[in-house]
Amino acid sequence: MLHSFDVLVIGTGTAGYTLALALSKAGRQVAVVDQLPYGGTCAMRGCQPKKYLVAAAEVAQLSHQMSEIGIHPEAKIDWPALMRSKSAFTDAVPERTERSFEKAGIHLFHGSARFSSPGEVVIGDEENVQAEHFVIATGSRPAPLNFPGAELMSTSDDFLSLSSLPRRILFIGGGYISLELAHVARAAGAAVTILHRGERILKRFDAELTVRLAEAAHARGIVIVTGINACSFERYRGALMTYGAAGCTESFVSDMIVNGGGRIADLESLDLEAGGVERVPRGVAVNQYLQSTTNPRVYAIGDACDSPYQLATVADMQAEVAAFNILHGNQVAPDYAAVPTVVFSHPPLASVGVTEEQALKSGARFRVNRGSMANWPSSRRIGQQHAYFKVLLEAGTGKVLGAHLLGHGAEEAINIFAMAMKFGLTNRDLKRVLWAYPTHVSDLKYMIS
Ligand SMILES: Cc1cc2nc3c(=O)[nH]c(=O)nc-3n(C[C@H](O)[C@H](O)[C@H](O)COP(=O)(O)OP(=O)(O)OC[C@H]3O[C@@H](n4cnc5c(N)ncnc54)[C@H](O)[C@@H]3O)c2cc1C
Ligand SMILES: NC(=O)c1ccc[n+]([C@@H]2O[C@H](COP(=O)([O-])OP(=O)(O)OC[C@H]3O[C@@H](n4cnc5c(N)ncnc54)[C@H](O)[C@@H]3O)[C@@H](O)[C@H]2O)c1
Repeated sequence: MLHSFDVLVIGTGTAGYTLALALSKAGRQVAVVDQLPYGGTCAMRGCQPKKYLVAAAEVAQLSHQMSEIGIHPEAKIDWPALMRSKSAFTDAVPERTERSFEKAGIHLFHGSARFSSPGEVVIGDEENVQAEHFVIATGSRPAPLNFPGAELMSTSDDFLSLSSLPRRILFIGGGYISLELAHVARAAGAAVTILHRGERILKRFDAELTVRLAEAAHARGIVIVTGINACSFERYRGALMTYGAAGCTESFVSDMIVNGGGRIADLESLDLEAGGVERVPRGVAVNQYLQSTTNPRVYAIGDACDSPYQLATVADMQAEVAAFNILHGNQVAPDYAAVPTVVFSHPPLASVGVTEEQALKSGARFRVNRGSMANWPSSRRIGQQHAYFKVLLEAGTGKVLGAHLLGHGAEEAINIFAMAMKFGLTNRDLKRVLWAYPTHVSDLKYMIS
């Protein structure tokens, strides 16, 4: 059957959802399609379910670290009960998402979409959709690791739906996914190892703070092995064996191996060639307005496009930008200057703006305020031994160039620094605010003097 709309949005995750609703609100005839139950990664298999588990792990971790200051006994995670509670949330997402679309008058398709020509998309075998614009919002998937036994690996999706927790879990890659899920698994009682090929974990974050996070993880019993390039897997006497290091000689035994080695744009099923849509290694090639460089009818947003970040916040911003450009002609571009990001480990690591290394390379004139927060009341009252900050202030103006926080509350306090950067606030502006006291945010005034 042939359909015609103003816009067809492929993907109903953070990016597709925001864009479809914005266009429909502006009076456009919009259709959406997804090959999975509606809702996308963040709500169903990423940020939200992960944060459910992180919140529980945090309680277990806090009770452990506060055992010397009056908390007893140690809280334990009931994994099946926690997963039931998490699933009650995620299971409701598809229906809720569909209802929002229907209420907005958006047409719903289910199935896998692919281009049949630059102006037409086929859904499944029967639906042909023509539209003035197509928006690719198909997200990302784990980057496949191409070596023997790679099929034995699990993904973050598998971890987030485990009905029981394996005794030993090995994570490949020292990025966001491994660090976050490793802390959850450890708090729930698993023996956890992370194999990372680089010399230090979380390469986008401040080097000094990642070392301190690794120390905190080590103190929790998480083993992090760096300089190891995982290169093959096999089953051995009921366990999984991973080999790494030069010549693939060093072995690691586990019950589950999770691929935390990065994610790539999910574009394989789209037949981009038929659509005349160019792609580059990071995703759909787009101009500054998020429009395809080769097919002007097509925009790409979220993890599917050539974006410097794969974050829900950025997907959301790109959706707003692309919606505006579709409605009013190409005028606005995404602003990547102050993107806050958090690794939800214990303690969390949060960052916005440039690192010290990047600031030095750029030739910027700046000073660095840094120090341990382990002795500050906010850390002492919860037995937090690993807490550190680093704030980069522009010389002369006192504008925030970057902020890097490790410690309880860092995931909230970082937003204040993001706001300061976005609106060009100086350390003097921030000092003039009366922050409710004592809070993690009120600690900020000691970081910007
Ligand atoms: C474990 C995990 C934890 C994360 N935690 C955070 C976090 O705490 N904070 C944060 O900011 N970000 C986090 N992220 C990243 C965040 O989830 C993504 O950046 C965000 O979900 C991207 O949204 P999107 O709309 O681009 O893609 P998605 O949400 O992935 O949506 C894409 C949709 O397109 C559909 N699709 C794909 N191909 C087709 C096709 N051919 N036809 C029809 N439909 C198709 C898919 O089924 C999917 O539903 C996390 C990611 C993971 C994996
Ligand atoms: N809190 C959050 O915002 C959050 C949480 C989870 C995921 N995410 C998003 O999802 C993306 C993907 O997450 P991720 O953790 O999979 O990737 P990542 O890019 O954060 O880290 C992957 C790491 O694995 C290493 N690696 C790759 N292959 C390896 C191998 N064979 N052996 C050893 N190490 C190997 C890489 O060098 C890299 O440093 C992130 O970039 C992030 O944008 C965000």
